[in-house]
Amino acid sequence: MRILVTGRDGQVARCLRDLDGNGREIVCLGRPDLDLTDEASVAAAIAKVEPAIVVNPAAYTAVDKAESEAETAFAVNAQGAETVARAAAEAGIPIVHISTDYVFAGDKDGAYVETDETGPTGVYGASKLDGERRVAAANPQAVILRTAWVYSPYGGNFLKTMLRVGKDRDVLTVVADQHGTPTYGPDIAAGIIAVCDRALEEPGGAWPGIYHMVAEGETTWAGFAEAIFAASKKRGGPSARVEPITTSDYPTPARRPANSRLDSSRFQAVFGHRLPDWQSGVDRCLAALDRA
Ligand SMILES: NC(=O)C1=CN([C@@H]2O[C@H](COP(=O)(O)OP(=O)(O)OC[C@H]3O[C@@H](n4cnc5c(N)ncnc54)[C@H](OP(=O)(O)O)[C@@H]3O)[C@@H](O)[C@H]2O)C=CC1
Ligand SMILES: Cc1cn([C@H]2C[C@H](O)[C@@H](COP(=O)(O)OP(=O)(O)O[C@H]3O[C@@H](C)C(=O)[C@@H](O)[C@H]3O)O2)c(=O)[nH]c1=O
Repeated sequence: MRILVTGRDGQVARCLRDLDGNGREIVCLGRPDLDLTDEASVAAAIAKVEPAIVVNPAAYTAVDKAESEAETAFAVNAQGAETVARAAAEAGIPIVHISTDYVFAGDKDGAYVETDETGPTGVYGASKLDGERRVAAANPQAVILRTAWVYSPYGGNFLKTMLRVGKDRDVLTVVADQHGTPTYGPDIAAGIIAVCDRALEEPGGAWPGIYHMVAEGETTWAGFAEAIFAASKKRGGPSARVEPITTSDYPTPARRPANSRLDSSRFQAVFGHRLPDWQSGVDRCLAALDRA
């Protein structure tokens, strides 16, 4: 099974690349070989690699910067995602597209299910929502996986920011009124592979659609930070005290949803796969960083 992955050096792409082998060939391409904003490069990449399926984690992910760079965010996350989905459709192959909890407004009481109304609070979320719609319209064999709060040993993410800042400071202020689920990159990669396996085993099956796919459990950014420092302290790494604050104490250009908890039941039922709890990911990520 050959899988073409976009955005070669992104967190999720790198976690997928780690799963290359065992009868599975994972080809990750980034710019300039595959640029979402360049239709010809997308078509050429698919023609050259001849994949059985395409995974599209490439995206414009700078949440705050997107507020002042809406055109670029939409060019990549909306039009670019559509370009990949259409090129896959023209090659007769499925696409697994990665989306986000930030498509929701965050005013629901419980965890969001796939049929809940969307309502992004910022440009990034709006561009990803537009991308979801375009991908579904362009390719009848599309799976859209909404995940959240991604961290991994790779690239930039909240866990790595906490460890970096925690080296120099005894106390860190972190928002405690935004709720969600930190999800470890390698667990996302394993979930994506479960979807690829199913899509290729059962062409024409009832698997296309939107799914929520996050780790088990939930917390806040402050809770996530506390868990990071507790686990880091045990390993002799940086540790800071986390002082919980409110969103209004931490002004940012983009407004984030207060509740972006996602219910993964549908994903679990259809694909027979469940992601581990978010705390176990923190330990595994720190262990991986220690090994690096
Ligand atoms: N990070 C998170 O917390 C979350 C992410 N998601 C979604 O998951 C997916 C993966 O996220 P993550 O791995 O963290 O993302 P990263 O930001 O780590 O990686 C995104 C990659 O996309 C590439 N890219 C950007 N523009 C283009 C383009 N025009 N053509 C080709 N590649 C491009 C970037 O390349 P370059 O470095 O050159 O710009 C980068 O390598 C994304 O779709 C994101 O929206 C969902 C929920 C949470
Ligand atoms: C660094 C830092 C952040 N924060 C707050 C700001 C914000 O409300 C929250 C998260 O901050 P970040 O900017 O690191 O995370 P953010 O970029 O909002 O993360 C999002 O990225 C995109 C790509 C997604 O799709 C989302 O699922 C989500 O993971 O924590 C603090 O309170 N204290 C701090 O020291």
